[in-house]
Amino acid sequence: MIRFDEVTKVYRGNARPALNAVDLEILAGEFVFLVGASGSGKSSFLRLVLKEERPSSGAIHVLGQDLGRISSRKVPYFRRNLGVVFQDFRLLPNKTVFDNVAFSLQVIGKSKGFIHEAVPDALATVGLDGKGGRYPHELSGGEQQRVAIARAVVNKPSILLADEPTGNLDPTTSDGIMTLLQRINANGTTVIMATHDVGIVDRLQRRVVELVNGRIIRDERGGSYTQAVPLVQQQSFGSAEATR
Ligand SMILES: Nc1ncnc2c1ncn2[C@@H]1O[C@H](COP(=O)(O)OP(=O)(O)OP(=O)(O)O)[C@@H](O)[C@H]1O
Repeated sequence: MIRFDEVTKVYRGNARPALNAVDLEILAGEFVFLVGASGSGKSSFLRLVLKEERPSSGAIHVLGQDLGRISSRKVPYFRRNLGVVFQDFRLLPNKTVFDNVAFSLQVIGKSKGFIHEAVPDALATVGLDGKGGRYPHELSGGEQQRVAIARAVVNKPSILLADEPTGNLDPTTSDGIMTLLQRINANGTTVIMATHDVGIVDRLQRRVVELVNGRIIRDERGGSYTQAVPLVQQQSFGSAEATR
């Protein structure tokens, strides 16, 4: 579903790689937490999956396609398979809830008939039926994130990328968002979520990929935010731990 082979990403003007020789395979239907200190490379990883950035070296395959071989013209078609959710919701303030969700379908040329069936379905999935006529400023933060999730999944993507989706929300509201993301995952969508939320990662016990300075230092199924590692390993990861 997603494969990184020896992927290194070095941004211009930044000598230290944001990702360093990353090898990772994520299978269809998985729920993966990407954890690590600020600047460890989580967002870079997600941007590379979306082909918003190009790797400096290495190869990336997503849904069976080598991203290095997708022409710029075909990138928008490729992205239709992916939904994205951000910490700051990124809703269009002057559009209603319905129109925010509909917009992503309009830009890919879906018919009015399709949109009028799919949008209410997506709003019901996220628990917002009846709120299609509201504007983003008339919603709580949790509700705004639900709109963003409805927008991300309305076209039934195979993969949902979430970059700190609970970062602006209180713990109770975050729990509701996590229940929703787990439901979306249970329905077959692969979910990759970058997060700093220790409580959520510890509670869900899903696959955890931990980055330190652009390198994967842990890939654990059923993992917690931090791993109780043997003392010898703790010493070798000492500098990384200090940055957390
Ligand atoms: N567009 C860019 N140009 C130059 N350097 C960048 C760019 N984007 C990210 N970086 C650098 O790459 C490294 C990894 O950043 P990235 O945003 O991927 O980390 P992160 O783990 O998502 O951090 P956070 O948790 O704060 O969002 C950092 O050193 C950052 O400064």
